[in-house]
Parts: sequence; C-alpha cells; structure tokens
Amino acid sequence: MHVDVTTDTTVTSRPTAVDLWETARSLGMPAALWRLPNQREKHSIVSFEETLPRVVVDLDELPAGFVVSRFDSQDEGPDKPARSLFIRADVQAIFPDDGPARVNYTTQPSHAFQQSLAHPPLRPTPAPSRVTVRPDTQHAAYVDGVTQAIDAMQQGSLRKVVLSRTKQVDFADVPDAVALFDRLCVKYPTAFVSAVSIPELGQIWLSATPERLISQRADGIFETMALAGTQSATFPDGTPKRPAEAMWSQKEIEEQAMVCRYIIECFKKIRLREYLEVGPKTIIAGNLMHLSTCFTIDTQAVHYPQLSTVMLRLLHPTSAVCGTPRDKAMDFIQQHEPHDRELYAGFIGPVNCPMSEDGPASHLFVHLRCMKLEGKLATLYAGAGLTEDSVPEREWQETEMKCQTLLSVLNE
Ligand SMILES: C=C(O[C@H]1C=CC=C(C(=O)O)[C@@H]1O)C(=O)O
Repeated sequence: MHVDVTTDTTVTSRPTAVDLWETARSLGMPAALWRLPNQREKHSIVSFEETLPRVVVDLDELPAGFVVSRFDSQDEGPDKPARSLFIRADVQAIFPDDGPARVNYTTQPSHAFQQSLAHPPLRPTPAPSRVTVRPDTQHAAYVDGVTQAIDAMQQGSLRKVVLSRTKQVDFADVPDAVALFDRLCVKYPTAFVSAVSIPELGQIWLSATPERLISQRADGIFETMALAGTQSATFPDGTPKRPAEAMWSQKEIEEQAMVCRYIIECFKKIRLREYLEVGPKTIIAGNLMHLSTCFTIDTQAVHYPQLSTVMLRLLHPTSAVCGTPRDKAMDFIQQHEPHDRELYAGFIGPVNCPMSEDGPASHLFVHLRCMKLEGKLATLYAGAGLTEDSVPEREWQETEMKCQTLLSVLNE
C-alpha cells in the first residue's frame, strides 16, 4: 500500500529527516539516511522489522531497501552464499533540496510509528558536542604489521594487502547523528554520505565514502570503479592542489593497477568483454586525492540483466580493501589486524529505491571513511594499500589523513 503522508492527517505533514530518524530510533526501528555523490536530495528509509533479516543480495529479487554488508561476508560454498543485513524500506522518504519531503509507506504503517511521527522526539544535543581523541596506542603495532607485510610480499606470497587500524573518539554528549550526516554532506559533495542505525547491534554507522562498488541505474547502465593510491589534496602550505598537479609514484600506480586487473579478471570469469574503461584519473575525495578508473556496461545492450548481482558476488572484497591474491590477503588481515573490521570495508547502499524519474536503481558503495557510534564513543576505521615498495611510517600517515575525513567534521 502506498500512502502519501503529505495527504495523511494522522501524521506530521512535513516530516524532516530528523523526525523520521528520531522516531525510528525511539521505537528501536532500523533506519538509513543517505545522499548520493554530486546530488543534493537526501533519502531516508525506516524498517518496521526490529531484527534485520540476513539476505543474499540478489538485486533482481530484493524489494526496496538498504543493504549493509560486513567486510568478511563472502560465499562459503555454493550452498552457503554470503549474507548481508537488509533494511527493508517500509517507510521511504525523499528530501529535495528545495521543497517538502515526499514520504511513502510500502507496508501498512504501525500505529506506534504514526503516533510517534506525529509528535517526533526531540533530537539529541543539537549544539556541537565536544570531542576528545584518545591517544594512539596502535602506531608501533601497525608499523610492525606493515613491515611483516613487506616481508611477505618480498618473499612472493602476497602482492598487495590493505592493513587497517582504528581511532577512538569520546563525545561529551551523545552526538546528533543527523547533524553529523548533514555536515558530511556539505563538506564532501562528491562522496556517498550515509548514516545507518542498527538498534539490534546498538550501533550507528556514519560515512563519506569515495568508492562506488556497483551501480545499476534505472536505464540499465552498470558501473564500478577501481580506486587506490592516496595523497593529500592540499600542498604543505594548505593551498588546494588541482588534480593535474598530483604526482603519483610507481608504487601508487601499481597499487591502483592491481585493483583494475582484479576487476577485469572478474569480467573475464563471466566472459564479458564489452566494458568501457576510463582512467586512471586523479579524483578529489575531500581532503585526499586518489587514482580512479571507471568501468561501465550497458546491461541491456549485452543482454545481461543480472550483471550487477553476479559482479557483486565476484568483486567483494576488492583489491582496494583486501589485496592480491585475495585469499592470501584475507588470511594476512585476519592474522595481523587486532580489531574486527565489522562494517568497515564492507558495502552499503540503497537497492531498488526510486532515485530518479526513470525508476528504481541500486547504488552500493565500499564502506570507507566511516565510523561506528556507540553512545558517546566513536570508532573510526582507516586502511592503506601496501605493496613491497611501501614505507611503514608513510602508510601510517596515510591512515591518519584518512581519519581526518571524519574527524574534521566532529569538532565543527
Ligand atoms: C582502505 C581505504 O581506502 C582504499 C581506497 C582508496 C585508496 C586506498 C589506498 O590508497 O590505500 C585504499 O585502497 C580506506 O580509506 O580505509
């Protein structure tokens, strides 16, 4: 059933993103809020299922919703396909930049939800909350891990591995997730910005990621990208760099080329040759620059409507977050990273959601530049792609720069 809330007098006629988010949170309902790269309108969904189903991501089968996948979710054999959390879009809202929200129910709304949305709970501490970054205790272990990775690569068992670390930040008060989301949207217009509330885990995840994993547009165009190589988007004196001014080392060019080759190997596995490859080009991602190659395919022209579902299974986790060869890199990560990556470097995004007049589309992104919020504690995650030419201290500095993407909005 589709009910346009703007014509339904039992609920607030102009709910804001905050109203929906706080209503869902007060009732223990999962919710997602996102803004696609280079767009202004924001989207929000709420699910009435308090415990999220774990689904096989089949883009041809799933109803409208938002997928959240762990980094380590992979097929464990033909009968044990990878599973992801699925936030079904029981309530779906679009917030245009200049106009009232459009809200639809796709299932019969619960009475409690309607009642609560009519009198939405107050948002937490709208004023900026003070933050304290906990002192780093991971530097020595990280540098040691990089050194061990370089040894493994010099011995030839590994060609690339992405090693990550965490950083913890304490807020003085429980932060306002929607306010942080809004700040990320303003600061990173080219990123996919999201806030996801998962009550059963007691977590909210926030991110501003530059990396598209898979898009299946309403017009049948499939897109993916190879992203790697990192440098600051400013010169040491703080002046912004233009993409043409970026200097890339052999190590970074090779690191990104490995991601390209990994994607092309996936196309080869399904004998697909009709892809358009553009790049590598330097792109700006907030405070950073990366090398990016885009791959597009017209799924209608190649008569391959299930391409996105098939490629998702083959691609995740890509060499941009895991390494090459994939299984060896995964083993290295599991043996050397002291933390569980959880949703960091997994994939997230809307599936089969109406995003334009053309119809529903799916946009899945690699979950980078992200943090997990548990009450007043935030855990930030950042990794760096290592090759045998890596310099341990430089890789640590790279993870520091990646943490800045989110840190810089926490204190505003
Ligand atoms: C693993 C991360 O970034 C990936 C994406 C772009 C550049 C990367 C790099 O230069 O290492 C990483 O492959 C991260 O942000 O935590």
